[in-house]
Amino acid sequence: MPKRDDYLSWDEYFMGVAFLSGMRSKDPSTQVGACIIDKEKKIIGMGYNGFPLGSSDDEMPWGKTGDFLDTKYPYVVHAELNAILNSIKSLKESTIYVTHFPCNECAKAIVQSGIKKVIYFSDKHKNLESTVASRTILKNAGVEIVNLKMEKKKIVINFKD
Ligand SMILES: O=c1[nH]c(=O)n([C@H]2C[C@H](O)[C@@H](COP(=O)(O)O)O2)cc1CO
Ligand SMILES: [Zn+2]
Repeated sequence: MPKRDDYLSWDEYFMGVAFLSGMRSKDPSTQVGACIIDKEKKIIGMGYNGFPLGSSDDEMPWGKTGDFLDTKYPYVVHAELNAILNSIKSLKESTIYVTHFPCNECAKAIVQSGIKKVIYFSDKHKNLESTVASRTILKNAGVEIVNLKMEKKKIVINFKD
């Protein structure tokens, strides 16, 4: 019998894991997920955007507008940073899969931690100055940037069968 041919490619698998991680996010507007792998294609870090330890998802604000201190922005930990902080070993020469192109703050952490490749899915904030700065930071450090085009339109997990 021949092998299955509809199995997940490595890219679909790791980007799928990044998306699944993003599904843990409580952010009502944007759910970001990240998955870091080493050179042997082992997952060594995962994260999603959420408030820091001790900050309650129910008590802290998830809003985007109004007084800065009443929005999520000063408090939320970005998915990429969480994945880096959650990592179980050195990130030297590793690859990060991210559902959204990383911001400049995450780019700094990516570079300093030794990650050498960023594979992203969505670039919805590509015109923001922070995204332009992020690209500069990654390019200056020689980090490879890849926009993953998914051939599959969806990956289904069926708990019924
Ligand atoms: O690099 C990033 N990583 C990351 O996890 N985020 C998170 C922070 C916020 O919870 C959300 C962005 O919110 P919004 O799209 O509503 O402005 O995504 C945002 C960025 C910046 O694009
Ligand atoms: Zn960020």
